[in-house]
Amino acid sequence: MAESASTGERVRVRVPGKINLALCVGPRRPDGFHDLATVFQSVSLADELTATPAPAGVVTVEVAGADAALVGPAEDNLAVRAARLLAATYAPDAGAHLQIVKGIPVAGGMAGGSADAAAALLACDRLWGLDVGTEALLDLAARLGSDVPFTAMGGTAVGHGRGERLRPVRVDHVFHWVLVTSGTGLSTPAVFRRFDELHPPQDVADPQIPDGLLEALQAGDPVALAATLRNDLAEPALDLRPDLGATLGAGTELGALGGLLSGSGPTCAFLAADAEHARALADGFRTRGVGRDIHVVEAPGSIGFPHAGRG
Ligand SMILES: C[C@](O)(CO)[C@H](O)COP(=O)(O)OP(=O)(O)OC[C@H]1O[C@@H](n2ccc(N)nc2=O)[C@H](O)[C@@H]1O
Ligand SMILES: Nc1ncnc2c1ncn2[C@@H]1O[C@H](COP(=O)(O)OP(=O)(O)OP(=O)(O)O)[C@@H](O)[C@H]1O
Repeated sequence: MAESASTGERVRVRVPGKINLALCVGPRRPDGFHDLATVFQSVSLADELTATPAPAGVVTVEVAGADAALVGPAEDNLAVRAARLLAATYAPDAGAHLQIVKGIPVAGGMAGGSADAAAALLACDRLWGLDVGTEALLDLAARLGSDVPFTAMGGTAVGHGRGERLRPVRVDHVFHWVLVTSGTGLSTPAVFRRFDELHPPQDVADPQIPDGLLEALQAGDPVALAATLRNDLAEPALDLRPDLGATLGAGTELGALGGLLSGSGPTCAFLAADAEHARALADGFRTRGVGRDIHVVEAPGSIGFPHAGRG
C-alpha cells in the first residue's frame, strides 16, 4: 500500500493505479475466470481515500476528482463494499464515511475501483483499531476482485491464478511511462468474453511470463523491457474498440520504446527511455490530439506492504 497517515479520527491513504507489463491469459475456467500469468506494476497516478467515523453500521462515500461523475452509485462503489466486508468480518458495529479523490481514470484498465477497495480496507482497519494483519486483509481483498490484492500490495509483483496469487518482485530502478487515456471506458468482463469468442479454449496455452521480462526490470533496462511487453487482451479490446489501434500506432510513430494496452484497456501505456523522453512523447501525443488525457508517470510508483506476497 502507498503512503497513509492518521490524524486523530481521520485516516488518509494514497493508493496507486497499475499497469500490467505482461498480461498472459489462459483458457476460461469453470468458474468463469481465466488463469493469468501477469506482471503488475504500480504507477505514480493515484487515488486518495480518507476515512472518518460514522454511526454503527453506516458506510457512506463521497467521490471527487476528474472522473468522479463516471463512478456509479454508492451502493456499487467497491470501496463501500470493502468497508462493509471488513466490518461484517471483524467489527459488526463499525461505521465510516469515505471520501475518495479520483486521480486514476475510471474504467481505464488501471484498477481504479480495486485501488479504492484496497485503500478502504487499510484505512478502516486503522480507523476501527482492528489491526487484522496483512494476510487477513489480502484474503478479504481477493474476495472483492482479482486486482484488489495487488493494489493493496503495490510495487511490482508476478500474479497467477485469477491475478490474486502474488509474488512481490524487488525492482530498484524507476521506469518512465506515458499514459494515454480514452474518453470512453471498456468493460473488463466484455473484453474477457471477446477473448473467449476469438480463442476456443483448446487453442489457449497455459499462460507464461515472457522470457527476459523480470531480468530487464531488475537490470533497469527499458530497451530490453520494451521487447518483452505483452498483453493478450489487446486483440479482443481492439476488436471492440478499433480506434485504440490509432493510439498505439501514434506511440510507435512518436518513437516510444514500446507500447501496450493497460489491462483490459482502453488506457494505452508507452515506455520511454528516461524522464526527458517521456515528456517529449507526451508533448507529441498532445500536439496530435491523441487520447483524452496524457499523464507522464513513473513505475513502480510506490512501495507495498513488506512481505505481503503469497505464492
Ligand atoms: C484485466 C485485469 O485488470 C488485469 O490485471 C484483471 O484481470 C481484471 O481484474 P478485476 O477488474 O479485479 O476483475 P474481477 O472484478 O475479479 O472480475 C471481473 C470479470 O472479469 C473477468 N475476469 C477477471 C479476472 C480473471 N483472471 N479472469 C476473468 O475472466 C470475469 O469475467 C470477471 O467476472
Ligand atoms: N471506487 C470506484 N472507483 C472507480 N470505479 C468504480 C468504483 N467503484 C465501482 N466502480 C465501477 O467499476 C467499474 C470499473 O471501474 P474501474 O475504474 O475500477 O475500472 P478498471 O480500472 O478498468 O478496472 P480493472 O483494471 O480492475 O479491470 C466502473 O463501471 C465504475 O463505475
